[in-house]
Amino acid sequence: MTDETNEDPLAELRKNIDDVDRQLVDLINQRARHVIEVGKIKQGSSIPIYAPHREAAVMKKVAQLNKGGVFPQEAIEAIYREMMSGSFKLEQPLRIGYLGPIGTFSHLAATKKFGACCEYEDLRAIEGVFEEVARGHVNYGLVPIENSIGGGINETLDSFMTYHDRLNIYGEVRLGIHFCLLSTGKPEDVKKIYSRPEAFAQCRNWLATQYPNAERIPAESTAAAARQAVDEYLIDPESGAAAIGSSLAGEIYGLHPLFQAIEDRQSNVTRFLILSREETEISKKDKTSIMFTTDHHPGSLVDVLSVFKRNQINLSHIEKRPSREENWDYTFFIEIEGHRKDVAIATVVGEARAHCSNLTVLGSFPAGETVL
Ligand SMILES: C=C(O[C@@H]1C=C(C(=O)O)C=C[C@H]1O)C(=O)O
Repeated sequence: MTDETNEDPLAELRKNIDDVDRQLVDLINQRARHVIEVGKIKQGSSIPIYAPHREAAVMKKVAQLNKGGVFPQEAIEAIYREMMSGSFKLEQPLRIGYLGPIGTFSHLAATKKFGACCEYEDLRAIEGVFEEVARGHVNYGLVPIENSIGGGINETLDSFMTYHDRLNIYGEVRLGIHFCLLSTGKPEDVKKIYSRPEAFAQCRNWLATQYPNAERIPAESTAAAARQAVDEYLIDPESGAAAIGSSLAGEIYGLHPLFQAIEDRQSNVTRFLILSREETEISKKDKTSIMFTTDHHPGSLVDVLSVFKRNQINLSHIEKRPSREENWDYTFFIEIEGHRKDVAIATVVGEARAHCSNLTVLGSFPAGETVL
């Protein structure tokens, strides 16, 4: 064969792809050189390295540019998330704290959001994430705030009562919780399955039809379950041990996903908050999170909420927790649409404060609707 490309259409197409890749890498580096200059301006200033308002604008712009293109929108988003991760490394490497151990869904959310170029620190407990962000040992921290099936995460809400004056809510991410059956063996060899009780509950129908006789053994976390299954396999390859956990846990502990997305309800989503000592700038679509306790008189909660209603400010979320100061005294957590630096929002928050014994703005951040 003398001229391979003329006679082989596959080779011709691959040559075209190689040409485009050369240009793409060159363009990515052109972008990176601008990012380095941005980093120089930020050095020695108080401008944060991670700028959620700018990131939201970039993401929106590229999604718009890709409309009418053939490339999947979610793949463009994923590429740009990694692009941002590379930008952080060029400006200043970032440390991200999360609720471990490695391989949990919190770890997965952190790595999907902040990408391959950040350092990640397992802080073992939700309050540990708050503490290390407050001390400045990590740049940002990620904590779960609510699950679409299980509801609010009390430990996170309670931690705000302790840490509200030392940090801010800086962003939010949503992660689709998809369970895999992880093992080192074959599907027909599975005899026992390790996982969190919640994971067993959320995969009940699937397990009942696929593995009605497999023993179900509770573990501390889905990551611990994966580790246990591997340990047993190393001691006894015939043990038939498997685990239900994230695909990341499988990668980390060396198990392969025998089955993916085995949950009964596919729309299982956990929302995480990003914590920081910095404050965000206004973006096109923000949310503001507020914590308050009301005065002790009938209708006091309604008085606070009606301030937002009167001013036509949408309330997207409400939770309550015992105030920890007096029995039957509650602290409320709400999210409203808008940014605290917007004068109209600041005025309305001031009006609401007049009806409260205590009101703290926990932070404003771009509303993140994407499910990672
Ligand atoms: C380059 C910047 O820094 C970061 C990287 C961004 C990017 O790569 O586009 C966008 C926002 C920031 O999180 C910036 O602030 O503009």
